[in-house]
Amino acid sequence: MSERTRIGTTVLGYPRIGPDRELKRVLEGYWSGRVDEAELHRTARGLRQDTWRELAGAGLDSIPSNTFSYYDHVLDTAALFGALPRRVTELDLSTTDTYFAAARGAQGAQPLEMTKWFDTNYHYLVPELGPDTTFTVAGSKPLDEYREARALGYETRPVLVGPLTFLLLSKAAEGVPQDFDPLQLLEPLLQAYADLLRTLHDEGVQWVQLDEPAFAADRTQGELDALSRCYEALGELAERPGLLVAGYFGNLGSALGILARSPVDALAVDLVSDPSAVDNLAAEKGVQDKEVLAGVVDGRNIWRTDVDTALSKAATMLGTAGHVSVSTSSSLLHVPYDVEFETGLEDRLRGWLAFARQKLGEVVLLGRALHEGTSAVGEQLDAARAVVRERAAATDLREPSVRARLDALRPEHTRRGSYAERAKAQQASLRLPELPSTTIGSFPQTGDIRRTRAAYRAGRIGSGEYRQAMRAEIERVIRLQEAIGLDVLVHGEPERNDMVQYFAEQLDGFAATEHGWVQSYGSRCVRPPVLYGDVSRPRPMTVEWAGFAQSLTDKPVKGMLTAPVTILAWSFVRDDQLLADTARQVALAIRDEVHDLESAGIRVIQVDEPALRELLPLRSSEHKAYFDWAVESFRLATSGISDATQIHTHMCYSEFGDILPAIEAIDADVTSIEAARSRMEVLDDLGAAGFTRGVGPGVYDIHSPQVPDVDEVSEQLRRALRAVPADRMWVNPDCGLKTRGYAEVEPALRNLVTAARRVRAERGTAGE
Ligand SMILES: Nc1nc2c(c(=O)[nH]1)N[C@@H](CNc1ccc(C(=O)N[C@@H](CCC(=O)N[C@@H](CCC(=O)N[C@@H](CCC(=O)O)C(=O)O)C(=O)O)C(=O)O)cc1)CN2
Ligand code: MET
Ligand SMILES: [Zn+2]
Repeated sequence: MSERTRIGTTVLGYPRIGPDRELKRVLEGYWSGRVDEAELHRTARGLRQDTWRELAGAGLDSIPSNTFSYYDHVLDTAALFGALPRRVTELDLSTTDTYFAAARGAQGAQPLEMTKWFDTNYHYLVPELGPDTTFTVAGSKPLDEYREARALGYETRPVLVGPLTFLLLSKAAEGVPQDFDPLQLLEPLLQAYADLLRTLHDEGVQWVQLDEPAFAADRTQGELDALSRCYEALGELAERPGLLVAGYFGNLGSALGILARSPVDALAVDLVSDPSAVDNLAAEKGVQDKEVLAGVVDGRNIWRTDVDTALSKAATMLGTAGHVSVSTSSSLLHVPYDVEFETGLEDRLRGWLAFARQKLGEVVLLGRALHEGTSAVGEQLDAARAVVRERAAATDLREPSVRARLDALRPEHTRRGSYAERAKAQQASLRLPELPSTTIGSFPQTGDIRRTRAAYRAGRIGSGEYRQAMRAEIERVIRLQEAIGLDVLVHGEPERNDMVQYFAEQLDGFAATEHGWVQSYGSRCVRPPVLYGDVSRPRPMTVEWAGFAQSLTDKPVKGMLTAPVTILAWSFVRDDQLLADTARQVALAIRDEVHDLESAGIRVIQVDEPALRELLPLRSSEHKAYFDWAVESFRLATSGISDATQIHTHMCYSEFGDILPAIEAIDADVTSIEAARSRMEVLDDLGAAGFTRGVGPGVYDIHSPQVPDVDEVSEQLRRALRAVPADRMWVNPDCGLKTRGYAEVEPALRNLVTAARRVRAERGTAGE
């Protein structure tokens, strides 16, 4: 080992939205003009300071900085290296507003595309690069935050997205030559990283962390060679801080050896998602002179760490690495701040959970146990063991009736009649026109609705008044849809805080948190529920609302549910059984609801599965096993009903390429799918994959406040009709409307219906 000081116990990153979502509030205040820029930065500074104080106070040896972000850390990286698109920089806004324009759009300039950060529910902004992109150290955020921390007395370790992950997450800007690959920019990008590293070194920075999670996914030989070139080059720099490269979210494959042999000083490995890294590193000689951060405390789930398992993983590496330190498996960005805020949780369950603050304690404890010996912290280890033992022994988490139902499942429980027969029966029952129009479920969540829900939750209004208010809203939304002329109506989802949390609050086996906010993108957060035991549905969850909506109209009202994979993807799930088994339990609960909706006279039921792509394993070798259980769980939730009951599903967040066969296999009668931004390209892919059922390509992008005009929607429809026959095609927006306002939604839906009628007329089937 070099004489460099060690990193020691640390975490790879920390939540940044604020324990009380302070950043969310100040951002939204700034965007709306209520808050000035100085206050925005003051709040941000306060949050950074609190975080450093917290991390130092917990007793970590090394504290990360530059883990704060005003919106997204990938966008920060693009801004840092001067790689924002010209359409945004040429607006000539302040640095702050240019950054937000890239994130959210401004003056007609489109924002960067947003997509999932690996298999998490966090979304990053996709940098746009081209052959003309140049990189310079245009910003100073890592340096500024380092100085800010030092002024407060904290020596920190700036964290950056690694050069390879940055390029691999970027896309070719529109209009650049077909053969352009962002990796072609590696050499100039490395120059810029080298410049930055030199500056940080001159400032006195001891360690820099470079995150390379992109190598937990399948990579080509060319990409692996680029990884090798990259860290040879950065490692060889004469004037630089210590380099820590962090790979997380799965098995790094041959990238692990490449990094082990490279001249970097330290590696962080994720031993939660990939325990095999312990043995794989042992085979790498290069590790003997490196510090290895053993990521044994889960950065993505919320269960207390099993200290014995964690310690044995870390201890096994003692013989391999120059030095072993304890860390989290990934950044803690994906977990809430503090479980102590959850006073509404049962004490026993709260005791089993560790949020970010509790995880700091676990890292420090394990670090001491590893280096000072277990007897130095014997009492604390015993306490940690007792909690894990208590959870493992809790027999009441298993529900015999659920287990018996699962044991009795047979293949016929996941099968419906043939699609052709179903289509006939459904048409006879629903009598829809060609190109039927519908929406994806939610209508705008107005301030009024949110306040009513909040008042009910806080007990300021009773259930009678609450139900009255929701019914009034449902009636308003039904009348509006009738006036607009939509064919299949929805109740609008006013009673739902979130499409997963709403169901979790009503299912046994789940607990909802009050303050467990996790950043989803920008200022938007979610509160993932905790799935801790066997899942079952004590009583109907949506039937009353759907039945009420249907009672108001002769048009079919579409019932609205969330499918099993999405419920799992957006919850913290139990880690004591296979995800496939948990999915089956959730599927049975949804199945019960589907059956009750059908019995209540609901003839169309949509079961949303937008996260089907999200849980797809990063490694293609694991895809088949995933699809098997994911598809089965959807089919289990949606079968055993009449042929005449029409099942819809909905998927959004693009990149459907990998899941096309699964979209067919789930056997929904109608699939609505995000398509507007890709100009309907997904339809050709679906056709090529042999998709033969109903499809509703989103004809306009709900993520933008722009109202699509009739010509535009008609054109999208005509384009879609080249790929899908008219008798299987539906007309709908891209996604739900809950984040939009009525000022846009009403004209947009009117135009959508007018366009559907126009295209019907062109085809000579206008007769209604
Ligand atoms: N779980 C989940 N994951 C998902 C999605 C999703 O819909 N759900 N969609 C994608 C991501 N898109 C998203 C889109 C919007 C929001 C979003 O708007 N979130 C809201 C919170 C939504 C919520 O749970 N709202 C609750 C609680 C709202 C709240 O903050 N209430 C106040 C008080 C009420 C008030 O006076 O407003 C408080 O608790 O302080 C409700 O409406 O009931 C926000 O950040 O603002 C999140 C993700 C992918 N992942
Ligand atoms: C993220 S997909 C949203 C589907 C849901 N039914 C809605 O309209 O909001
Ligand atoms: Zn959607």
